[in-house]
Amino acid sequence: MLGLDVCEFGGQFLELLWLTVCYRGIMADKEGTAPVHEEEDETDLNYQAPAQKTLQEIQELDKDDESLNKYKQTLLGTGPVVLDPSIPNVQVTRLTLMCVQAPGPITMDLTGDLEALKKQNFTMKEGVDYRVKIHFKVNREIVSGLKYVHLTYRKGLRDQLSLALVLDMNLDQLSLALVLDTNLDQLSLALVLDTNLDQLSLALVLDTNLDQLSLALVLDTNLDQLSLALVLDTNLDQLSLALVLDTNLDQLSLALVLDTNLDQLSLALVLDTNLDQLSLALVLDTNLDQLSLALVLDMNLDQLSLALVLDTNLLAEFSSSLYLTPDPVSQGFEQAVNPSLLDKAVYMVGSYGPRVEEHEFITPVEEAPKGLIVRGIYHIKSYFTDDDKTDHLSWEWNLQIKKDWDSTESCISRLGVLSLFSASCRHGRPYALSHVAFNDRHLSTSSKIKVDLDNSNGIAVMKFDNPPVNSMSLDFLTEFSINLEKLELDKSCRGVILTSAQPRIFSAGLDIMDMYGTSPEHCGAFWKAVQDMWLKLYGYSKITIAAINGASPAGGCLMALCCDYRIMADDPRYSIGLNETQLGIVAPFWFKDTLLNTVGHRTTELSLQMGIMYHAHEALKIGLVDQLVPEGKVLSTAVETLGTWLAVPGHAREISKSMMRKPTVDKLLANKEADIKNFVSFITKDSIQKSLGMYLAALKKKKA
Ligand SMILES: CCCCC/C=C\C/C=C\CC/C=C/CC(=O)SCCNC(=O)CCNC(=O)[C@H](O)C(C)(C)COP(=O)(O)OP(=O)(O)OC[C@H]1O[C@@H](n2cnc3c(N)ncnc32)[C@H](O)[C@@H]1OP(=O)(O)O
Repeated sequence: MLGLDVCEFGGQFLELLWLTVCYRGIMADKEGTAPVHEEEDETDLNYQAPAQKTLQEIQELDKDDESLNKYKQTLLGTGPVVLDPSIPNVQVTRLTLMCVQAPGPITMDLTGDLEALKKQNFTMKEGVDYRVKIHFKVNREIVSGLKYVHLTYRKGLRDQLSLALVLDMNLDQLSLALVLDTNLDQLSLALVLDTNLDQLSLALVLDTNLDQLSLALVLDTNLDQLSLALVLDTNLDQLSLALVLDTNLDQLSLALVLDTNLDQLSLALVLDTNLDQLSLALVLDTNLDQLSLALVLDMNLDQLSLALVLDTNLLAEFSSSLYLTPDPVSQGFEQAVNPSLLDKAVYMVGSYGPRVEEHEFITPVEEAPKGLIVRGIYHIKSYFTDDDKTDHLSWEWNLQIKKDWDSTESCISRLGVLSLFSASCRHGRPYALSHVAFNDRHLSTSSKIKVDLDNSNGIAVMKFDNPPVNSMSLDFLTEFSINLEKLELDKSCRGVILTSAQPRIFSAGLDIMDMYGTSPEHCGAFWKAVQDMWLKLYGYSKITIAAINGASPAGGCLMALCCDYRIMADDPRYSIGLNETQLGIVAPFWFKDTLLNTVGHRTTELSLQMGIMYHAHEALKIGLVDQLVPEGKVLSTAVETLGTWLAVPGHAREISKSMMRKPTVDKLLANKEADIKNFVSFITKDSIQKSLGMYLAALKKKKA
């Protein structure tokens, strides 16, 4: 592809690696605010950064080497894209929490009011897998050693709440000791009651942590002897206990009600003895957001009454100064000032050159914490920094771990941003079509596309089911892109097969009705959806195979061409090709490039000018498809083939794919808006509308 033989390529690749090492030392711009002083965990190896070079100096190196220059362009961009020095070199634009199971978008806009973000809670369901994606722009100079740092604090968490109450009375003796100790990992309660009005003793020990709940209750009275001991141990999936004890040797009553499930622990204890009156009531209620304790004690041997009510919101925001200090990242701050720093994550983002489009960085998959104790609000401080500790952006936000997601509506309205899918579109270009972004909560219930992911082999089959001819309408395209995005984020999915649920037709291409007689606004939104579908599919990181089980004109052919491999039904009735000129319209440059990259220049020239639809055998001959099989075997062959592709080391295959396709993808990315304008002005022309009308009439006539 680069016109290099293997050795030459290898040599240049090494050279580039060397260059990249040198670039690490290149000065990041100094326009950020105060430098970020993180704790340096890394051992200082006395590393001396190489002499710094500017982007221009690097571009000057071996500038006569055309191949190297092309490669440098891919790595470093073409040069400064923003000259205005008042605009930062690095601009972080948004952070997305990518989670396949999320019902809606979890995106924060970092170009707006960062103060407002501090007050916003982004909800995540406990236990889900997620990744963090950051979009950022590099405007002028190469920036090296970018890092994303993520400090997580338990919001408003008190490390410990301890209460000890000891009461001692010697009017015929009453002693009470209550010890309550709770932190987020543990709740312990010990209650000892002792009265020797002819002896009553009660000991209650309650101990609960995430995995275990233990309760011991010992009751002893020797007014004609009653003893009760209760020990209970449960692993917190649900426990209910009620104990009522009644002895009428001068009256003793005890009622104990204990109820706990994952969300709630309630304990009520009522004790009543009328040996000259002793009453005790203890109510303990904790759902880990809240701990309430009420103790009422009443004695009338010369009168003692005690009431204790304790109510503490374990997760309340106690004081913002606890974690919002003027210099939140000073060395040692986290440990010294805020004992509730839970986690510090540092992600190496890497070195980037300037370019028009945003760069994106995605962290590895993490699992959200799970369980009763960990639910709650976490305060997160994010820093986008680099080797020089330049603070490109720092911001704060809150992540609320809940038992379940917020409802879709609240998710949308609270965040007020488009969709996870728009923000996490591989190439950083948002989809326009928020109106259907949430339709598809479950992959398999999508209305126009059925998705079946086989967890045993990681192969997802996407079946187009949009009768009569699987035309790609605005809704279809949006649904398609969303499904594709979800599968790309789903780590259990390793490859995707595209096929049709409709007989004899893979796809009739773009829905002509979306382009005929519709408003310019609609045409613009439609074309954007076509672009996004193409960007997603052509640049897809996972393996894609088209199982073409029917006719596949124009947009249908384009979709198949975007895949890594094409298997077509060996049936003379089926044909495939970019036939746009037959409709009086013109395939745009990126349709052309996709075909060109597959079948070569001459065949593309013929094919596009003539709008040729190739029968299966011809398609195989020109390399438009890779394999023909009987129709009944198209899908099974695709599954088998995907298996052989999966045997190739994934990262190497993925990088190779990107190396082949990225320049083509970048071309559209750099011209996306212009391409939409071009399309709208072209398609709304009277002459073009007339052609489309005639073509539609011919389709109907053929049918008649
Ligand atoms: C210098 C300036 C450059 C500027 C460039 C800028 C931008 C580029 C500009 C424009 C590019 C636009 C790109 C478009 C790509 C496309 O995909 S256009 C769509 C092309 N598709 C076709 O040509 C396929 C047409 N259909 C068929 O050939 C047949 O229908 C079929 C698929 C082979 C199936 O045949 P079958 O006999 O089974 O079914 P019918 O023909 O009876 O069809 C049933 C029904 O469906 C309707 N229909 C068919 N195809 C489409 C479609 N693509 N869109 C909408 N509707 C479709 C058909 O009309 C029938 O309808 P009914 O009569 O109402 O039942």
